[in-house]
Amino acid sequence: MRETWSPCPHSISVYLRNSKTQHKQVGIFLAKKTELHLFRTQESKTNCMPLCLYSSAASKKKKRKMGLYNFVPKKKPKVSKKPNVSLSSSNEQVGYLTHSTTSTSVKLSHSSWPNLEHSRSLFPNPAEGFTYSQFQRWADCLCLSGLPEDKENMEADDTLEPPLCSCRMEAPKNQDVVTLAEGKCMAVESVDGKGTFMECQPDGNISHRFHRSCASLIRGQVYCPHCGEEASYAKEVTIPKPDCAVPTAAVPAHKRDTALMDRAKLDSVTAGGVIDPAKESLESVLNALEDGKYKKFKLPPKQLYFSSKRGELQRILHMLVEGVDPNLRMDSEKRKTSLHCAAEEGHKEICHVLVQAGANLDMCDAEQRTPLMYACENNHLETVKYLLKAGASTGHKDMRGSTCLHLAARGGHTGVLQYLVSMPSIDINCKDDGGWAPLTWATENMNLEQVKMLISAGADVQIRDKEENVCLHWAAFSGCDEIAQLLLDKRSDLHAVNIHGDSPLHIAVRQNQLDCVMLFLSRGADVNLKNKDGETPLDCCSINSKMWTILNTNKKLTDARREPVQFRRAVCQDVSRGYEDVPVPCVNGMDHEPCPSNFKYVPENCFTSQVNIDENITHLQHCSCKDDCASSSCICGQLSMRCWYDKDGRLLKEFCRDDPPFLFECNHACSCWRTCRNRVIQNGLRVRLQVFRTERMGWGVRALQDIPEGTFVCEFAGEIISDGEANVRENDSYMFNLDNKAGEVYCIDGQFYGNVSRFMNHLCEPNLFPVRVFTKHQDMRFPRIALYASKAIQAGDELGFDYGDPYWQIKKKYFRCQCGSAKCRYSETVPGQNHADSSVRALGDQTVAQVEPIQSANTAIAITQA
Ligand SMILES: C[S@@+](CC[C@H](N)C(=O)[O-])C[C@H]1O[C@@H](n2cnc3c(N)ncnc32)[C@H](O)[C@@H]1O
Repeated sequence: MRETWSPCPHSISVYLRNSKTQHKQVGIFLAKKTELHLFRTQESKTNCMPLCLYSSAASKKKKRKMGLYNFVPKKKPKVSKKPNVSLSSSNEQVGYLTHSTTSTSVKLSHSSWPNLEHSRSLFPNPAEGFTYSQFQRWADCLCLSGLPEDKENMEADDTLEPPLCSCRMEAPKNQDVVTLAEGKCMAVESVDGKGTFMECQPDGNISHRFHRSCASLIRGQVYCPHCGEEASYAKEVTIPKPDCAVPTAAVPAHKRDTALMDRAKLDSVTAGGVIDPAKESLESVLNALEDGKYKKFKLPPKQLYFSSKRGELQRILHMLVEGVDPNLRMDSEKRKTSLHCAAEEGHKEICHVLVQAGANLDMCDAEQRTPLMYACENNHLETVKYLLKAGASTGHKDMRGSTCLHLAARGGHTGVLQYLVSMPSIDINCKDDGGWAPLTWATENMNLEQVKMLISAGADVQIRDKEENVCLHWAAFSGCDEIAQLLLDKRSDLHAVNIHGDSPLHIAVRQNQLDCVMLFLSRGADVNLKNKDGETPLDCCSINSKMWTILNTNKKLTDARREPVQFRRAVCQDVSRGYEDVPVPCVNGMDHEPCPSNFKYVPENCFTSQVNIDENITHLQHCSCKDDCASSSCICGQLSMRCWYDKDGRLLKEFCRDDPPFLFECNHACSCWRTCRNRVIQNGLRVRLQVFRTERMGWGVRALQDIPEGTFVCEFAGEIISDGEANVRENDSYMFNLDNKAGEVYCIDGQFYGNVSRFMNHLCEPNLFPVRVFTKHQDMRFPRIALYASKAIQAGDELGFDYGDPYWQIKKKYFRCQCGSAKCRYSETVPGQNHADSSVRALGDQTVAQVEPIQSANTAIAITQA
């Protein structure tokens, strides 16, 4: 079979071996071919390129990886005679290399074989019509990816091999370069490498040059570091020494103009503090470029990737100047680009050069990872800083749903994590596909420092994974009582249960984490809590074990103390039945009342009768922001739909809370993106809330996390009904008036259809205030009612708003306010009415309804007017 090959840009040794082992070694290109044609296709009419060929027993000792600079342990060389190879050439321009034992023949075209002894001919000459892809094939097959190592046979061979270096295309500039190359000789056959070299001649036609000091020395014998041949008789050759860094060709004007190495750009970036690259090496190349000259290297485009891996800045610069695409993907490397690779290795300067050359900062590889993610995962803080300053996005998720933050937390890279959390755009509570937030990873990894940092940056301690575990479950699992203590101090729910009904105590007991168990018990963990299999924590350990004794003693003590109903019981995992992005659990530590089930949870307003809403898109006020409403080109402010949100989605301080204006969020008629800043309530519930049994007001809602002032907490959603319908409904306890100055009046009733807000009580010192907001339509009859934090709220605080004076003017005849505030305005009952027992029973809305059904609509809650 005839194959087309293009030459290797490096000095390539093709080893023909006479053992099974050695066959494998060259298997990459010999296995499938009985003949290896080392010439170009006839059709292309181009010349074949010469190779330096070795075969024979001498080669069989060369067991090495072929990757550049990749050495294998040295083995004793079996210094051989000349290869048992016959090279025949004829006028038909075909040569055969035949190995006597293997019968492997290599057919060589040599129409342009003329100068094997001269190493220049080993380099492709673009003038002869080589293309990069041809070039690249050799590089891929032989030089870059390397031949597989035959370990088994290596071990069988007890001979010593001289260390072999992998040749570089360019000759070294000076001794420094040799030193830099970790002692490996970089002198090769190329005549580009001038200076004083030793020259071995393993074959009459071939010579390798190497520095005298780089020769391999084994048991007093000198070997060529390139081919491993004995080199006692190597000749010294001296070739006039050029300055390799001095360019030899003029940079074409178009390349100079567009090249990344724009001096001014580099200087400005450096001066701007974005990066402090290895300026000297950059500048030497830049100077050369500015002088209008540069040295032409013809390297396969994929070399950009490998050079990025090895940090070969100069080579990269040259390649980019040559026009190599900085966004070239490596199919064999998970479709990574050079920028991925440089970021993974932490080569900040190379990242910079690639970015300047147009590398896409947010390009995703086959695993959907960006370069920034690799830098984070590999703990390259400086590279992370650079990429972020250069504009890399932090929001990407990989195939497992992990963000940069997850990767940093997962890897335990505290410095990177700290830097990331300081970024304003970071979503600290973002979950991966397992529902794990960065805090979950840090907890499971028992990284106290990271946990502290994440919590102080606003991480939600109550965040749940896919199995509904909170971080406390993971602290219990890993047995880190310090983290568990911290989480509890931050009001993590000790009785949170996962989908199996397991509390953190169940987990700690099962994992035999004694310290955590003691901590949980000291904080009042319920030893009687049963999971879905009916197991209490006591059932999760072996009877009479130390753990069992501790739990059993605790059980006896608490059982003796406890009032029958004085425990907090998780009565529902999520009252929203998954309709909200975050679950809304329901607990009852007061009585035996089960989770309310007399209503249907709806995350948004709904209708139960025909209502025509004006949803005409052409009637919508909209913005024409070119970019994002957070950008400087935002013109929302010029319209009545001015954006009132800050960059964190919180209401601006100047937003009037006493008499709030209508709020218009961006909509589908706007020109901005769906992700723009002026969209908050349309994104739904984001804050962790819990429905709980209050002491005196029936059910209530509390925050499970700290909530900063101005944060959107939740919408008052329910069934939109007309004023007429409201008047005939018996129970008015869940009604919110949508008073409308012009036209029909409607109200939202949460009694039959409602969301979490239907459980929110009146507080005389409210921490929420309602605002009328328009999103999808702007029909003034149907604003959405959004509840925002009127002050900073702490995790555990009950949430409530002011039902308004009109409400209490009516209701105070029937029950008094139980908000418990020192500033309560409605705690006085009307004389003559007996409401001593109003505490719990009065919350039964039937009571109110039975007393005064007709007045119900009048008492609907409304937005308090100033
Ligand atoms: C919107 S619901 C709130 C949820 C209600 N607590 C429940 O158990 O379903 C309004 C009702 O809660 C009770 N309520 C709310 N705030 C109250 C307060 N400050 N004092 C007494 N009762 C209150 C009243 O019965 C009122 O009609």
